[in-house]
Amino acid sequence: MSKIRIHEYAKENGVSSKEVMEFLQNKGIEVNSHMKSLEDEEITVLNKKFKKNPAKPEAGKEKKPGQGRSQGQKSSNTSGNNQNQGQNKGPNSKGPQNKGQGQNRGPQNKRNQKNRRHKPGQKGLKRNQNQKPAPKKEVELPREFKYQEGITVGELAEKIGVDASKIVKDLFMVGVMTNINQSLDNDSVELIASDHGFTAELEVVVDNTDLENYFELGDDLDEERPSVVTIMGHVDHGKTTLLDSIRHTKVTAGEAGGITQHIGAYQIENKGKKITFLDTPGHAAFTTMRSRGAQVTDITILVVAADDGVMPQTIEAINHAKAAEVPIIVAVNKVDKPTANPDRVMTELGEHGLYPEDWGGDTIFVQLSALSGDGIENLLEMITLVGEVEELKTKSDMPAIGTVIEAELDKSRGPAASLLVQHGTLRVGDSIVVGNTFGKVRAMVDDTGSRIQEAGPSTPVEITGLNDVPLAGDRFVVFTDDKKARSIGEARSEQQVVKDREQTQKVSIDNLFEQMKEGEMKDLNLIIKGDVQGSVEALSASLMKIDVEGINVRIIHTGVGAINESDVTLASASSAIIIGFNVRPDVNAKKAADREKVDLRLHSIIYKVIEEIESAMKGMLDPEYEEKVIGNVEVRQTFKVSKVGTIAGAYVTDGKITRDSSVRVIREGIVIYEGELDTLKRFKDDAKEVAAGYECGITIKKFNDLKEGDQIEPYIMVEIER
Ligand SMILES: Nc1nc2c(ncn2[C@@H]2O[C@H](COP(=O)(O)OP(=O)(O)OP(=O)(O)O)[C@@H](O)[C@H]2O)c(=O)[nH]1
Repeated sequence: MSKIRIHEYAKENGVSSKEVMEFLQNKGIEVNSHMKSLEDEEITVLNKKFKKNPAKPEAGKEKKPGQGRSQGQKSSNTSGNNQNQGQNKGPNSKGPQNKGQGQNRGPQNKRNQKNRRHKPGQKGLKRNQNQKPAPKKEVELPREFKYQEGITVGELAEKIGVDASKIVKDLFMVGVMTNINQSLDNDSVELIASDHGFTAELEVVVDNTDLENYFELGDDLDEERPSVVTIMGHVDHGKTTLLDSIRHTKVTAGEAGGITQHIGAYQIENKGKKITFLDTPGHAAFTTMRSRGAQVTDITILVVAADDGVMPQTIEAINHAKAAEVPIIVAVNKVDKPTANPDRVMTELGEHGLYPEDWGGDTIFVQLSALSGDGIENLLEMITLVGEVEELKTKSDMPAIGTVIEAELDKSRGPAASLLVQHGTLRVGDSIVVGNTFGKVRAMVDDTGSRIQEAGPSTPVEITGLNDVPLAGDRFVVFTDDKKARSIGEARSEQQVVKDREQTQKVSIDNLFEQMKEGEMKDLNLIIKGDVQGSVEALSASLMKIDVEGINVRIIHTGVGAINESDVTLASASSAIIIGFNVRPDVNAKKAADREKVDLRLHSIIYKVIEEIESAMKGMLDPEYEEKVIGNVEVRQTFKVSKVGTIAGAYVTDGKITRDSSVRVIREGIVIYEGELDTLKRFKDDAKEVAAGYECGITIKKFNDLKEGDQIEPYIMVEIER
């Protein structure tokens, strides 16, 4: 314990922990975390590189802070150190430093997904033209053209000045049947074009009404930005106290006495570094945003009361953070209490894959008292550290983009939206599209209630000036052109109307196979709630064993107790199915599941669950039935018998009638009643079935109006093969 840790070393020597880690990794030293204690030899190695005022400066030069940085970064691209990091961890340990592999987060990851405009052949053709000018023609058509995905034969014909019927014929000759209105695949388009001496260039149309497109930023994010932090944990473990306490200890002198404004988030400054906290504690804010596709949280603080330990919502929070691949810092709270037992918290969290560094893991644990403030400094320092490792980058010199934290209709000011500016700078007067609303930023206040003119990356602000109230989790984008903002805003609100009409399709057992077939899913996400821990575990274990090729069962959350709203939000955000084992959803969960179209499956027998999931995965859904008429019966006489009702003396003219048939009563060609058979008799005895050519006595459940001449049509439901 007395040894120096990486982050301490880094701090002492004025470099970042990341640089130190990378340097060690390049030297072949395994490093899991910036919490790692350094061995003497490692310190010697490091000192050669980083020690302030070294005895023997490297390459005879005095080292400037900037030099270390650029070297460290350069090496990170070539050394493959990410692999090193990844190997040391299980899937549960989402420590900050094993990021960078496969995480779909932050604009940097999205680059390269689009922009595939370059087409081969384009240059070649130009060169040909230079070398050998095309022979003179009456009308010179451009030899290159652009087309959009889904171009039809007719449209292509027009572009290359050829008869559509010629293209249809040519395609027919190679065995492709088309007509003039048929869309062509890109290969065919390019082939036909080149046959006629053209080069076709696919034009990728970016939907400018899709705000997500504006979040695909290029490589030029080169400024650091503050971390955005969400605090989660079990009820009463101290989330609110911690948020208040951080806020109050860090109010800068200028703000002291100011009225703090609740705008859903606030920003503090700790040792020159800013940190933004989303101040709606719990997972509500976190998951509503995520279920709307927006992820704004960079770091999760998991608050666990040391006198209470890991509780159901603690586990929920862990699962929420893991599902979103957000690093967790554990705040072991209430250590001031005599009954506090921080070690127990650590042991319990270990069962959920969070181990402190001293125990071989990579999760940062900070012991604190939100009430007294002890340990909060340390927590803030850890946040800065993780933020540093996460390399949170931005660019302030661009029109702002970001996400709605919360929004409401204010009686006097109209729609008011709290926004988190994620990149760029938001200014009063900006034309903005927010979700399906739009407007001009009329007034802007920060979290201290002060009016401000502009706000940079990771800053929470509240704005007015929108035409309507957006939703939490909506994206916003500023446009330099007023008209564009308005037209995009209007288009989006129209699209929303259409979307509302269509049912959003979430995963349900019934469409599971279809979705899997279409390759939309590789993981089947499940949430399991049960009456006792034992059954939840047994069920999880059995479900994990289901082996269907190409599909992976992923249990993203389990818990004991009724299915609650938070389960449903998580399911919705992660396209998961919820399985309730001997438990039911509570009222809110039920409502939420209806609203979000989340599939809830309630069971009380384990093998039934397994069967259902397995057969759904294999596409063997519950059998479908179809009706089969099995005969025809004619009513020849009726008898009214008190207490029994109307008995029909009938004759089976065709097929048969069985005791378990359903029946339709048909009078003059019209179905007048549909129901169940009550009794079927041959003479005085109950009969199982009566065949054609025989007489029988019949009564029908809840129907006493049989008349002579009525036809009774017996039918059964039979399973149909898929
Ligand atoms: N002794 C002690 N009490 C604390 C500490 N932190 C919070 N508490 C107390 O624990 C209780 C619950 O704290 P909250 O901050 O309301 O807990 P929460 O997690 O926000 O609770 P919910 O909002 O209900 O989910 C309050 O009575 C706090 O005063 C602490 O560090 N030490």
